[in-house]
Amino acid sequence: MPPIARPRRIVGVSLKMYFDLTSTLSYVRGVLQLDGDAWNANVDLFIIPDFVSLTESQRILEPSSIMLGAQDTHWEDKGAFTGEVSPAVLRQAGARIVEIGHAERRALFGETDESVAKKAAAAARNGLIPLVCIGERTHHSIASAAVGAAIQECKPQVTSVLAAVPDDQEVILAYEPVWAIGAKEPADPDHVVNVTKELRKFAAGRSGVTRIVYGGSAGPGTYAKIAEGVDGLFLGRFAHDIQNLKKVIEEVGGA
Ligand SMILES: O=C[C@H](O)COP(=O)(O)O
Repeated sequence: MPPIARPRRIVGVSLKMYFDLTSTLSYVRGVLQLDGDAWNANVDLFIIPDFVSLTESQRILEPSSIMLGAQDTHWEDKGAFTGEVSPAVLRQAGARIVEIGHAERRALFGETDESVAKKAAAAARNGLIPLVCIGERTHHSIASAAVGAAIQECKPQVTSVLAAVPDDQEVILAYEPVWAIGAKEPADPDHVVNVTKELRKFAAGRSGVTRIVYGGSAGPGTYAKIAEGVDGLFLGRFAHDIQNLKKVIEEVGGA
């Protein structure tokens, strides 16, 4: 049997709530300077600023192929949902991707597999690519047990989303072991490869592109160690230095 073709690689950054407005827009302008043919050929790139920065970021990124994302969405398109943001408005503001179910939202804001699935469906309905964050909460010290435990915890996170979106919907799954987020180093590469290889099986047979990226203290040097399992990286703090982001793009594009 011929090997299954892997999707195009992708690198993304979420700015979470780290920057103020001026720093965010200056970062977006800095990333725009990285846009170029050398890596465009192999890698998609996206940036996810806070909601308030979306429209101005879109204006900055318009001439480029860099995709804009939002950090969350509501599951309804409109209505009496004070404080929420509509997926339809996100699309109008220029977002192409919407991040859903990040570990911080699950832990601090009561996000559940059910709400994540509803949000993924809303994203799909509005022409947005759901970027769904999944990952186990506990770091098992025994490596052999850790993979099985991670799969067990991630399975409902993935299957509920895939059941909620059309089969041909493009989806990005961000495997982010919760214990590796905000840490000094990413998770053990063998663990990431073993878990992501299993996660890919849940999406086998879908007609829509399903990309799997790794997030959790990722930076320069991470991708080569886990390329066997993932299609790219989802970066946080270690992309705040734009030169680090450049290195990662080059690594992912060249691997
Ligand atoms: O959204 C990004 C991930 O949570 C990773 O963040 P981090 O690289 O700062 O740990």
